Amino acid sequence: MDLVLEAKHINKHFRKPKDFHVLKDITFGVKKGEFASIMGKSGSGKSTLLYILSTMDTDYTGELYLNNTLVTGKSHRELSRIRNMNIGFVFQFHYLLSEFSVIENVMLPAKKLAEKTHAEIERNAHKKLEMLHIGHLAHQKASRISGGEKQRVAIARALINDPTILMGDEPTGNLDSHNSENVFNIFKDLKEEQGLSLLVVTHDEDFAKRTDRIIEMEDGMIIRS
Ligand SMILES: Nc1ncnc2c1ncn2[C@@H]1O[C@H](COP(=O)(O)OP(=O)(O)OP(=O)(O)O)[C@@H](O)[C@H]1O
Repeated sequence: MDLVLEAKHINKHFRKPKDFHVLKDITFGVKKGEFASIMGKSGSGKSTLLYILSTMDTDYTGELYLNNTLVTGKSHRELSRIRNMNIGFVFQFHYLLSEFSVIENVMLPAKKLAEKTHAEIERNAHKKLEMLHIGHLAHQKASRISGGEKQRVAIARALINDPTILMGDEPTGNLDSHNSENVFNIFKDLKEEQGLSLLVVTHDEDFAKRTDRIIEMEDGMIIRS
């Protein structure tokens, strides 16, 4: 099976204020080209899990593989590079730099990776913006565009390094139904047209029902997948 992400027996404890076993033996994988969602009640551990899967949190036991490579135990520096090359991340809040233009925001993760020239990165950023139908906004200041447009810019930024998996933590949580539908359709197109894998935490049942698979969490465990 061609897995882009595989979690094996992930356990995590928060030690303060008292010991709390927040993730309990999480084992699952995401296949290439799969669009999966994670659902579960508030406090069930969804965001905590996503931060581990995206390599941002390293304080856990178990094993995490990205594209069949074990990433658990690697240094922060190595992880930063692996993350930048393989994972795109979209949050509930867009976290754009408001004083920068749209295209400058999209280019940032590629500048950080420093593998391509400025001109190549700029060309790629334009391509991503066109793909998301916001090419005309490239030179607008990020503070001057609508909420739905900001989230599309955040998606373009998440795609700039051509990741193998796109992760989202409530990416439609701040959007009205029209813009949520737009984001869902963008994700679906990315899966169908580019074979991208997606893993999205959501509280929106309508959104989740239309993904390939719902991974349901309860009390730190996967109870259905
Ligand atoms: N730094 C921390 N220290 C101690 N407990 C924490 C910490 N961060 C989160 N928790 C607890 O861990 C549990 C899981 O939190 P998490 O944010 O992963 O849940 P969630 O399913 O994403 O919730 P929501 O849907 O509300 O975002 C919650 O009970 C939360 O209070």
